[in-house]
Amino acid sequence: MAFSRKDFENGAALAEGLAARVATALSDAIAARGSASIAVSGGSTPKAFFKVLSGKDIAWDKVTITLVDERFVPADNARSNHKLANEFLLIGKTAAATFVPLYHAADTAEAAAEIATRETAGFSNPFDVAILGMGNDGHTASFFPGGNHLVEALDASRPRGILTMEADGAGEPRLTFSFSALQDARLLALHIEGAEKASVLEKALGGTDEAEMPIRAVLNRAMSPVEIYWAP
Ligand SMILES: O=C(O)[C@H](O)[C@@H](O)[C@H](O)[C@H](O)COP(=O)(O)O
Repeated sequence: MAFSRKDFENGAALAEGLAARVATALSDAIAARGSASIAVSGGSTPKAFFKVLSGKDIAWDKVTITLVDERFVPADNARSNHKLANEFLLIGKTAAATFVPLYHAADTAEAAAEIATRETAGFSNPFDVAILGMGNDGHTASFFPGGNHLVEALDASRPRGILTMEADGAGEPRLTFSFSALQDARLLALHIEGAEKASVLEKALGGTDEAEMPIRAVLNRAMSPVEIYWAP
């Protein structure tokens, strides 16, 4: 269980700190290997971080951006994480980056997951950066308690890729990178905000049952140290 925690006085300060850390990690990756990759989470928390990151002056044309997970809805749907990225991240300088979506207008979520696995294989082994969020139920990515593919999703020996997930708390069927594809990101960050999520984190750190709180797989088994970013 290797993690560090950085607490900030507010969300704006966290956004500045995390965006600076990510911009440096991406630039270092470009300097070392000529390109960089980042997987970001959706939800409501990342908006301020996305906006600050979009203003960073790095070689975005050498960066590939994708999503940690996605709802099985098209990019014009209010629930879409692609839509969220379009509105808050893929703006300004970051518009020069290559964005690879997870959703595809396939007949089934499973067919879309197969396409997304193929389309992301070339830049996710490992990711340079993966930014995770956490729900109050202890999910991260689309690793939801009770998820129909949760065991497979958390299996570190499973081949990297995208799998589908359905669960009571998930809404639509989800498309999610597997734990095996996320847990060795060169920079693995968990971005959470608010008092309730701080207490959810404490509960997660106090136990080992990953079916109860799937975030525990990341906190307890990730190969990379987890950098936790928190603000009130
Ligand atoms: O598609 C999603 O919703 C996210 O990827 C998910 O894992 C998110 O990070 C948590 O649900 C936290 O969401 P909030 O930031 O809205 O609390």
